[in-house]
Amino acid sequence: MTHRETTGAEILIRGLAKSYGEHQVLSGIDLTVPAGSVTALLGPNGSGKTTTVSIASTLFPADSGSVTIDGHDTVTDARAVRSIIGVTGQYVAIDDLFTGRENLTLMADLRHLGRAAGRRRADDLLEQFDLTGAADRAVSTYSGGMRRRLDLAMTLVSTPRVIFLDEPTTGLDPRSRRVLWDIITGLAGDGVTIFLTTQYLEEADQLADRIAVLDHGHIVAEGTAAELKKRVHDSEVRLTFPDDEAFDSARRLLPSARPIVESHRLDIATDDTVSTIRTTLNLLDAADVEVADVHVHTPTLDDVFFALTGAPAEEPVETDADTSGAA
Ligand SMILES: Nc1ncnc2c1ncn2[C@@H]1O[C@H](COP(=O)(O)OP(=O)(O)OP(=O)(O)O)[C@@H](O)[C@H]1O
Repeated sequence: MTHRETTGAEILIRGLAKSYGEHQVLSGIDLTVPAGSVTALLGPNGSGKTTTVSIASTLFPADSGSVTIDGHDTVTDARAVRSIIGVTGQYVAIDDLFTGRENLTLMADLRHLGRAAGRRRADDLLEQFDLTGAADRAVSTYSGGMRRRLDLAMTLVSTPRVIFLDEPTTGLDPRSRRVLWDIITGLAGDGVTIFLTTQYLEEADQLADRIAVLDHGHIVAEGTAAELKKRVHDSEVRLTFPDDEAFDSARRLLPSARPIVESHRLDIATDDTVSTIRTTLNLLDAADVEVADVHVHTPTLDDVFFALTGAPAEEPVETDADTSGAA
């Protein structure tokens, strides 16, 4: 992959509100996306993610509040903002009847790269995004994963300092998702600011330095994945016992553990799992209490979402069977 160093720009979102008729979609959002960071806006379907990205990328104005990128207001200084951002996720720029290469060179023309430089850039991007084999096929024959990659490549024909990725992998199979994750991680390494929306907890966890959780138009939590996980509970050492007798003895020896009676399990909250396992097993061993299984549970972002919103995050259905093996 060829990488180019970029100076990322900061995004400041202040008091952002937007309604459609009676329906308030955003209720005054504040969010700072540091320059050069990967920040994820995590939320279920309909929580307002696309609305936030659309306003921040100058597509339409908010009812109140503001977004500034590198100090430029997205309404009063939209032209300056557009010159430093790239937006992907809506395939707006892709023409299905053209090949991947033609789409890229058209974009290069649009960006005034010049004929030779434009072709070189297209070749580089096709290679970087593993599309060289499919470069001269009409985009209408591409799989979902290939289209997502081309979409992102189109954004990179110029050198944006901020990239918006609206649900970059929704509907993709796990393999295509991983390919895109690798690409996004590579871009982040180049210094560009990445603001992505996702409904996949795992995706936010994998990619983002910072995560903001959006629920019904409010940011309900913000921080690193580790910070958010800390807000739920400590890790737990979970001990399972083979029968009633062992379970009852263990409960007497470990009165502060949380019993899950139906599965003969005791959960012990701890911030030091190793020493908890050691001392607990020694204690049980000394009392001749048999243990069937020991398991460490670290809080997941799913736990965080549940703790913050009182509801599980909806997991989207896999829809795209990627046929990019032909690429
Ligand atoms: N142009 C519009 N007119 C009316 N309502 C709209 C419009 N655009 C979005 N909405 C509504 O606003 C809410 C938030 O939509 P938005 O697309 O921002 O959510 P999202 O978090 O991106 O969800 P998804 O993951 O489904 O795309 C939804 O209830 C949606 O139906």
